[in-house]
Amino acid sequence: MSPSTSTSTSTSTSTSPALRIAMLGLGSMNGAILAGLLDASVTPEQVRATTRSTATAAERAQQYGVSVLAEEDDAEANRSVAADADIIFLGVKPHGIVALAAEIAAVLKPGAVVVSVAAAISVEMLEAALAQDQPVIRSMPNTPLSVGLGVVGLVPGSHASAQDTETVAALLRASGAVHVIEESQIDALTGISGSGPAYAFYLAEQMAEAGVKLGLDRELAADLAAQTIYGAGKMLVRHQAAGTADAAALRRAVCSPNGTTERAINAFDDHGLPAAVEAAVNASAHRSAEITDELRSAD
Ligand SMILES: NC(=O)C1=CN([C@@H]2O[C@H](COP(=O)(O)OP(=O)(O)OC[C@H]3O[C@@H](n4cnc5c(N)ncnc54)[C@H](OP(=O)(O)O)[C@@H]3O)[C@@H](O)[C@H]2O)C=CC1
Ligand SMILES: O=C(O)[C@@H]1CCC=N1
Repeated sequence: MSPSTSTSTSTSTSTSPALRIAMLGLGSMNGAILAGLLDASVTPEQVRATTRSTATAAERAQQYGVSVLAEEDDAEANRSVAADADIIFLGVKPHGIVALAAEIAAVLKPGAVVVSVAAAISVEMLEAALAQDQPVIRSMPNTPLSVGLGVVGLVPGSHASAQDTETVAALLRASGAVHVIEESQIDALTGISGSGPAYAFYLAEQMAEAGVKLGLDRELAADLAAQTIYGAGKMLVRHQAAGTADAAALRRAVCSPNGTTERAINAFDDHGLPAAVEAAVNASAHRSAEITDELRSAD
């Protein structure tokens, strides 16, 4: 880590103002991370970003108020943005991550920390593409980081110091929960929290659609579904953190004996919801492992 980041790593407010942050690729995920950082303690002046296309670069610069270069305009865009950064978030699709790491390898400051947000790209693959001893952290974030309610798993690579990991964790903690995990856990984490926001959105879609079929107008049904999922999530996090209730206890508290909710939960069980959820989480986790294998065998 550069001298500018070495004085304190315990909180985002004390460390982030001096950090220079590169976001290489600024789509859904890096965009969500950036939104969370900007809502917390990071200023637009600390951040430089890249995209592939000129049109997206202009759009993202307008959206986030940060400098965004397009690879389409400038073949050196990724290298020039990465060169003076302390932390570099690699946010392109998995099949482009190793090439992007290799592209910037020679220009990185020796202590700069490379954080990959990509599914399926192992620490080993990242380290092999970069200079020897370059600190690397493999992460699995999720898009609710954009509203300060995300979850991130961090897997420190073999050259990432405890201070490097804490610096990145402190930055991200301002927009969500951060868990430092073993690499063997990351596919399972992907199946729950990386892909998980889509499960909640899908549930909201289906609840609203069912409401429309019962005669509600679409806007009201969508609002009922969204607020219910939001409120239930907030309540669950609060009770779980306090140790006062878990998801099963909160569910039971809504179910009056022989009441409306008991019928609904029975319908979920009759239609195989537990098996469907298990299959979905497994499918996501297994797809992550499968992409790793595909990319390894393509080398
Ligand atoms: N979406 C999600 O919820 C999550 C995604 N991830 C991971 O995040 C990564 C990105 O996914 P996501 O954000 O969804 O993808 P997007 O397609 O939304 O974003 C990809 C971004 O990369 C840019 N890009 C592509 N090639 C280059 C290049 N050579 N140089 C610079 N920028 C480039 C694109 O620019 P342009 O638009 O101009 O093409 C775009 O801004 C993936 O590896 C994925 O596994 C991880 C957790 C959750
Ligand atoms: O769907 C994907 O592959 C990415 C990784 C986790 C969420 N989105």
